[in-house]
Amino acid sequence: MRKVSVTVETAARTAPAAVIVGIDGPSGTGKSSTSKAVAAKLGLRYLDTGAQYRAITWWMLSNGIDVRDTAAVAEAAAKPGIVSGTDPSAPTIAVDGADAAGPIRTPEVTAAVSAVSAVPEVRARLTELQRAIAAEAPRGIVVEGRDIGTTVLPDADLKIFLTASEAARAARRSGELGGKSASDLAATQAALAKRDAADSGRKASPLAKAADAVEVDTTELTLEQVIECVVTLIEDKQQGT
Ligand SMILES: Nc1ncnc2c1ncn2[C@@H]1O[C@H](COP(=O)(O)OP(=O)(O)O)[C@@H](O)[C@H]1O
Ligand SMILES: Nc1ccn([C@@H]2O[C@H](COP(=O)(O)OP(=O)(O)O)[C@@H](O)[C@H]2O)c(=O)n1
Repeated sequence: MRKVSVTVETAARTAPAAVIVGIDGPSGTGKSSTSKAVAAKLGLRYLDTGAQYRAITWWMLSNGIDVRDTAAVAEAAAKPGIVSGTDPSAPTIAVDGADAAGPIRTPEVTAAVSAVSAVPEVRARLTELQRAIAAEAPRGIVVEGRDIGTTVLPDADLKIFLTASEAARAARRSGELGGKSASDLAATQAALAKRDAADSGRKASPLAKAADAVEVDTTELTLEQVIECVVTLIEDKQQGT
């Protein structure tokens, strides 16, 4: 009996505290790729908050809601059931029990998501969900988005703000979408700039760097270099250096 209680106390003393990391930045800076890889390396959970905004947007479009009608979007904000799987090697997103990973990446959803994510009722709902998921992560979590450091997790142990030139970001996104011509690249760059402007310009928790975030410009870095940099920043934090 006595031995058991000693073992439990020792485990409680030596178990590392959960680490909460927020990674924000505009589109194409490498948030998703970096966050997933870093979480997998360090045994943390991973949350893609953009996938949740896309999931609500997909539900609105599928249910005939005019995404420019702020009142209609606000009224429907609580209706869809959104469930995020936080394993970094196989993250999932489900809407009302159905896998939504494919449908949330269509150009229609990408074009509509900034309007839906600007509605305060949508943000309030998802912010609450994101905080609950972060609080439940046993060893900690890497949460990526636009307002993690400023609004969702203002007390995160580490905040990173990724940046990259617009040209680099557009080239990465265009490559991902299979764009080959100069006009494909120009169209991707224009869409990306429009979405960033909307996300940065909205009233409700806009895309912004938290005052205490570490900014990493990824323009000239490989993905591996960015991952290494973030892993080092987290390990330094955990060691208190
Ligand atoms: N540092 C980098 N150098 C080159 N390509 C990158 C880099 N970081 C990410 N990428 C690529 O750019 C694309 C967009 O990255 P992603 O992680 O989805 O960005 P975000 O989540 O910020 O929109 C992906 O194809 C990814 O592999
Ligand atoms: N924390 C977040 C995350 C995403 N979003 C919104 O969701 C959209 C899609 O996010 P995403 O991370 O999937 O974007 P990309 O990876 O396509 O750049 C963004 O353009 C924002 O409008 C947000 O408002 N707040």
